[in-house]
Amino acid sequence: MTKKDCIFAAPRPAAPFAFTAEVAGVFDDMLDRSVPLYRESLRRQAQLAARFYREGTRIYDLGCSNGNFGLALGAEMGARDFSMVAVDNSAPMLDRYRARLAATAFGERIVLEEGDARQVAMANASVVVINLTLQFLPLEDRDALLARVHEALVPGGVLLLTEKVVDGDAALAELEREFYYRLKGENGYSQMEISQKREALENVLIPETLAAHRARLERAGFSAVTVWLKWFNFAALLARKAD
Ligand SMILES: C[S@@+](CC[C@H](N)C(=O)[O-])C[C@H]1O[C@@H](n2cnc3c(N)ncnc32)[C@H](O)[C@@H]1O
Ligand SMILES: O=C(O)C(=O)C[C@]1(C(=O)O)C=C[C@@H](O)C=C1
Repeated sequence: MTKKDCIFAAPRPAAPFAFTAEVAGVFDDMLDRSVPLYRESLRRQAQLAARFYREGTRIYDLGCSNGNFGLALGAEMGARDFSMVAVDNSAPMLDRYRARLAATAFGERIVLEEGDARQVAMANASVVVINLTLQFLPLEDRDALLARVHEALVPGGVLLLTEKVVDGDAALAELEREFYYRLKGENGYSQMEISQKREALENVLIPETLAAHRARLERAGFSAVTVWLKWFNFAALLARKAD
């Protein structure tokens, strides 16, 4: 049974949002109610990862949290062998991932690494997943990470990048925010929860425009980029390294 996210339901002292044990304890409910099409996105990313995975290579999941992508991938891969490195700098998240993995038949295929995605060593990758994580890294660190991702990918390998985004047009950005907060309200969050979460995420979650993401992917060396899913201010991209 997933514990309900009530973290911001009562007035609390302003503090930067962090992936603490408290957040890890309600994470699935938080994402199911805060990220549009979260489960659809995970399911299709697992299918895409299975489609592009090459035997003898690795998959990297940067900012893996409690393993929702890893478990979806394991189910999708079935009896197929694979090797994945799942990285996160939140110990409480990895504790949960480890416990969930122990109950699966593919636990040996996923190595959990507690560390900073900006420093993780990567090589011989056919798939790299960065699902709602780049947005939490300082802007000045994002180019270097994506350049290392491109370098680590084998020819034809793919990066699956999902981000909260902001429209370059101020009026459209406002419209997207309006619909996003409408979604949160429909999912049971109060105006207090919505506004306290927004304040906590200020300068912690730094969204960019799709144009900025595309330009960075091009600088990193990716020539083929598609937006395969978009919902107002959330977008999922697939970037493929040339053969
Ligand atoms: C919104 S969650 C990602 C959701 C997750 N990828 C999924 O598919 O459900 C962001 C995650 O990134 C992690 N994170 C943030 N900054 C990080 C960093 N510098 N290095 C590694 N993990 C980081 C957080 O601990 C958190 O688990
Ligand atoms: O932007 C918000 O209000 C969100 O709750 C989004 C978001 C995210 O995109 O990662 C922020 C923090 C949590 O990880 C859950 C969802």
